[in-house]
Amino acid sequence: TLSMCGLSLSHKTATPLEKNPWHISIKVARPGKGVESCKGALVSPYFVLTAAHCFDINDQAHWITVDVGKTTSNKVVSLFSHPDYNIGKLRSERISEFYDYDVALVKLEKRVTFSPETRPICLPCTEGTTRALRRPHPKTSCQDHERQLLKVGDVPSFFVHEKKPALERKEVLIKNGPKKWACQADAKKATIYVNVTDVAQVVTPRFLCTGGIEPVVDPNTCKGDSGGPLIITQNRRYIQVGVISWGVFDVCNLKNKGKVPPYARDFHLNLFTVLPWLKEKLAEEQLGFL
Ligand SMILES: Cc1cc(Br)c(Nc2ncc[nH]2)c2c(Cl)c[nH]c12
Repeated sequence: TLSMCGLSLSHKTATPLEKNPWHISIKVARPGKGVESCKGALVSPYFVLTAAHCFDINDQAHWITVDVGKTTSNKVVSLFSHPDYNIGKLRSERISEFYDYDVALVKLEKRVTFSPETRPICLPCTEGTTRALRRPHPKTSCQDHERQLLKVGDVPSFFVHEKKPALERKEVLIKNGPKKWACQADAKKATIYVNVTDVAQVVTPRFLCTGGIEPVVDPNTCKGDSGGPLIITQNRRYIQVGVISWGVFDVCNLKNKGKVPPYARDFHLNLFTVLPWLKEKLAEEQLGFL
């Protein structure tokens, strides 16, 4: 039987990891170049879902450590970045960083044993999510998942910010209705995108957009949040719909010292746009892709 996904303990004395048991911390220690920190989500006993931009073409597997649950430095055996990810693709148009298809799967050397502080999150278009949504199987389709999870309008979601030893949930609204255009337009306020003429060049159909101050002030991401999951809660079950990819304003950069502008937006890779790749890479993980 497929183990249940997207479960967590929510009682007062539960630990941060028991509350967010899918939370993964990833470190890439490049000799002579320091350590890059990213986050990820456990999606099966062997795989962690994260952002492709956390890694570099020259990264060796043994430079990467993955903290799962209380055990640290799970060995990485392989790294699958999405084949269409190419950060330098728009170099010729003087756009130095391009985040389209910014998603990757990290395969662990040893399968992870689930426990109260180590559990997988639900992925769209899997049987686990059909169950979490309390919908009938096999009547429920992938399109039903998308219609129910990413409704047109402002969709409540959250990401998790690691502030050792705490894991803070940051509630944000996915602008998936009339506010979507204004959300995307603010991408041009990112320092590296100032000479972008058409925002569609960098905000491709792969992205969900959060942040800004309408209808409420959304918290924003830090660079270190890259790769973490954007999560929708349904019936106290947790379903990942996005991967934190890039943002306009790094709220953790001390140079910005806390004054967050209204145009601070964050962009997340929409998992519904990469399902064939997910299904192929996770084919042996018995997640029951629809
Ligand atoms: C999560 C995240 C990733 C990256 Br990469 C950032 N940097 C950036 N985005 C566009 C160009 N460079 C940011 C910022 Cl800024 C805030 N959150 C980020």
